[in-house]
Amino acid sequence: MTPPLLEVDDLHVSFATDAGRVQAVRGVSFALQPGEVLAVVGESGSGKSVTARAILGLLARNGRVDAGAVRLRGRDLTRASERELRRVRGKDVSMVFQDPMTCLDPTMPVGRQVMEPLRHHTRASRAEARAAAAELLDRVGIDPARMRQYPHQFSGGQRQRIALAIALVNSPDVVLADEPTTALDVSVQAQILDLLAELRRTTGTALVFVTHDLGVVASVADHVAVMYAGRIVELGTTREVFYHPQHPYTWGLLGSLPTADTGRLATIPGSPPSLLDPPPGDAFAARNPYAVERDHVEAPPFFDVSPTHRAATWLLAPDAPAVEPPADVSARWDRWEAGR
Ligand SMILES: Nc1ncnc2c1ncn2[C@@H]1O[C@H](COP(=O)(O)OP(=O)(O)OP(=O)(O)O)[C@@H](O)[C@H]1O
Repeated sequence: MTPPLLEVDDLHVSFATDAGRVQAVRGVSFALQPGEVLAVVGESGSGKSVTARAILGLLARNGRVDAGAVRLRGRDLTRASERELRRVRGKDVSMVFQDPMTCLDPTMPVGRQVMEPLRHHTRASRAEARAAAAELLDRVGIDPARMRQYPHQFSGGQRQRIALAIALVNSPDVVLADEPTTALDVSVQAQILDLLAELRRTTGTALVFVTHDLGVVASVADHVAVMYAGRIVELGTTREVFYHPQHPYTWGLLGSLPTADTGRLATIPGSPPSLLDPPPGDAFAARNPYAVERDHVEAPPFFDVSPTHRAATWLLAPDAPAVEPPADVSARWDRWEAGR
């Protein structure tokens, strides 16, 4: 069997702080095939960004990968030297951040910024790079006639498009997009999401899309990984996670989507545990009205719901008590059953 394009295998990441070691990512695993879009969702602090950054070796200085592997076509990037990683970044795997200014240089015309990674990673001549940059800018909806302008002359949405052009210029196999639409207003968000969907269709680039907003996921992702307190608690196709969710945390997240009829936004009461000393069981247990006793003491393994769907909750154990999920989740399950 050919290995997946990208495979994150039991990744553990921690940060040294004055208060102790923050265990930000605690055994995350997922795999990505060419052209696939995986959305990683979860509340603030659940470890989404750290997972994405760890893939490219972009952790803050106080962070380290404690265990696990990140394999790109079978090659472990956690063992790669900084020099090797620099070759991978922006070529095989590139990253787009919430704030496009993280990757834009305010003092350089945008056209040159799109040309630069091409010149750095390939033998393209100046003229070739300029032509490629113009074409790409055009594709992301930026008038190539504006190539000589500077980032401040563009709106936030336009800057994010330029950042995307930079990320895509070397036709990477994987783009890691960390909340790329969060800072944008809703209509611009929709445009960027459409653009990502189109680029994925036309280029076959795989995408890891990090977001705390489940609402934007359905339109872009094939698969969804739900993270809580440094772990994936549920992973499935987008349909499975939206219509047949199994982990009470996913139920809570779905419950916090504004519903079409009420527009009301529920939030999950309580707050996540400290990652300095994470609880021994399911980290969500303390906030989980459906928790069984075992959830408080022993970390649940993944239980398979289907070949593409798994969730880590003792509610799925063969001897678990039958639980009636909240009404909105039951309604989702009914739609799932009806659609099968
Ligand atoms: N440099 C650092 N030093 C110490 N702790 C850190 C550092 N970077 C991240 N963390 C911690 O790691 C945990 C995971 O953070 P991460 O940024 O991945 O969360 P997130 O799910 O992406 O949240 P958000 O949606 O707010 O970006 C958090 O508890 C965070 O405080």
